[in-house]
Amino acid sequence: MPTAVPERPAGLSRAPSAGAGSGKGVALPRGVGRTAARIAALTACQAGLLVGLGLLITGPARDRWPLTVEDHVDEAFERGRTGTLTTLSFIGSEAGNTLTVITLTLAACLVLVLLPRLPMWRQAVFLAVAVSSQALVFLVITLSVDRDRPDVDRLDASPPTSSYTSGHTGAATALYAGVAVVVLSRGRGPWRRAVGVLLLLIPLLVGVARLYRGMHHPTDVVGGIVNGCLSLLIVGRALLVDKSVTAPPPAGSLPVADGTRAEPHHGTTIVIFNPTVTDEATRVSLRRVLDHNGHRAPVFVETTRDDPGSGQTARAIRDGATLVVVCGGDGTVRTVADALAGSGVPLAVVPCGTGNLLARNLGLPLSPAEALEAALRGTSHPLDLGRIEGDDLPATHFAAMSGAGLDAAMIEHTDERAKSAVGWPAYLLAGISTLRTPRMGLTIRLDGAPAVRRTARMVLVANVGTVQGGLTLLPSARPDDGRLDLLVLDPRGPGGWLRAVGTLLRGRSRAPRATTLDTLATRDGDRTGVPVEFFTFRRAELVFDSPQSRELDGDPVGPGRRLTAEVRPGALTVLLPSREK
Ligand SMILES: Nc1ncnc2c1ncn2[C@@H]1O[C@H](COP(=O)(O)OP(=O)(O)OP(=O)(O)O)[C@@H](O)[C@H]1O
Repeated sequence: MPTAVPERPAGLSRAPSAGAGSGKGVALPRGVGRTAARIAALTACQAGLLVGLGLLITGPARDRWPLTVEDHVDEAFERGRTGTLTTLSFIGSEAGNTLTVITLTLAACLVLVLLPRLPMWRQAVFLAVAVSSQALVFLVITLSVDRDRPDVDRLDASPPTSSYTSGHTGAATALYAGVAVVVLSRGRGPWRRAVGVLLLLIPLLVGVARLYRGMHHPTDVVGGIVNGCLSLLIVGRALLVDKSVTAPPPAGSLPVADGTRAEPHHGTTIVIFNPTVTDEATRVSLRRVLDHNGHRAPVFVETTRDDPGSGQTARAIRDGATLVVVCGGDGTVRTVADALAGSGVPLAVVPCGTGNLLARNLGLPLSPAEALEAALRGTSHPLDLGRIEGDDLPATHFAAMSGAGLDAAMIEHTDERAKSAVGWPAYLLAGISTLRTPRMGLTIRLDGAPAVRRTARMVLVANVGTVQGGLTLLPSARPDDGRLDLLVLDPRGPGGWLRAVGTLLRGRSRAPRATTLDTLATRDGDRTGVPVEFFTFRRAELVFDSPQSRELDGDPVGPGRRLTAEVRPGALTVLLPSREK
């Protein structure tokens, strides 16, 4: 079908603007700096978590089980000592000694980089950074937590560091489990599983050796293992898994599936991009993907601070766009989706923002060029949108999640420069400072049911359920089920938080059922002490006792006392990767 859009419509620019990308002077390139900043931010959270656990162990939880029986474990090891076991424990302990770990890490990195058939720079950097980061966290812990060594005869000289955590075990976990990760992910032969398992056993043996030698309590060893594992997870995700944080691919390396050019696309493709999060290199790579897929003359349009997407989209629809591509974060996707709602014009989502929740939930690749390639080679699907309004909040749509309380306060407090520098961990850092957001009282009315009362630290109305790190907050949320979901989070005290985290970590398969209209009445007894509740509905009215921070798809919208959300089934047509690919 010939295009109805003029060659160069008013307000639409064909060439990327000179100012594009300069919206935020502080934005770092999506390369090494951003990856390093992300690792640093998550490592700071790791240190905070482990110090918190240490303070808990040496403070309020000191007289609680299982800490009260820890000494028995050390005493049992002391009673069971023999000459041979002592020699073996010495070898085990030496495997996690600082000098051994430094020497072996250097050797492993040299092997990975120098062996002619191997060169694996990424893996070498992964290993070196993981081992260093766990050492750094260990240092922070030992400076912040003061725990005495076990009261048994100790077989090694006691270093001046705190008993919590076991440095030997942490270092051994980062090194040997790190090498196991490399072997299991990159090794080829039948030996790789056996070698991987043997390597994974070493940190456990180091931990047991430290217990045997009377140097640590069991929780110190567990802390060491957790420290090493978290370093591997953070550094591994940033360097080995999450390719979205690396620099844009060089020309010629774009993911054009079979190298052949697709048939020309008939119609007009409008690319609406947020210049503060979509840099020039990304736009060039997107242009190339579009060209390869037959979209010969895409029109690139910038969002602005005053019009972050809906005006440009409305104009594109009026001008006869046959495909809208949105490049930005959830905020930009939301404003574009709001204008597209009910139009039937298909949307390709290109994640260029910080959270990119919708893209993550739709299973799109997180690299912009790969996401566009997958969408263009995929098929269109009708997805639901949430229509939402409130006091001082005119009716609009959201595509992923909206809410009030803790999560909205976190978004309000997230520093824009931190978002540019470290990506989504910036939300985590802000989240720590908002954990003490006061509990709210609210009235919830779902569909036609009678209103129910709740207290909560946070309420989330969601079209999709998964957030960063693969954590599923709303297990029954589906973007195409014609319903929305509600999460009410109300943990009380450390125990309540632990239960809440436990419930949320259970994931989709073992999560409690969401309350529906039918079960609402039977469940509405005294809900005090229930840390997490799930509801599913078509229309919800939430009225807060006092004004609450509110957010729509990750953008703060100012405090208010009311939110009314309604599902609009199938209102947005989205190009999604084909299943078989
Ligand atoms: N040209 C522009 N100049 C300044 N700000 C802009 C411009 N265009 C859009 N914005 C603003 O940028 C903000 C963030 O946009 P976006 O949602 O695309 O990225 P993000 O916040 O990093 O992503 P996410 O929501 O996924 O974390 C929005 O508040 C929007 O109003």
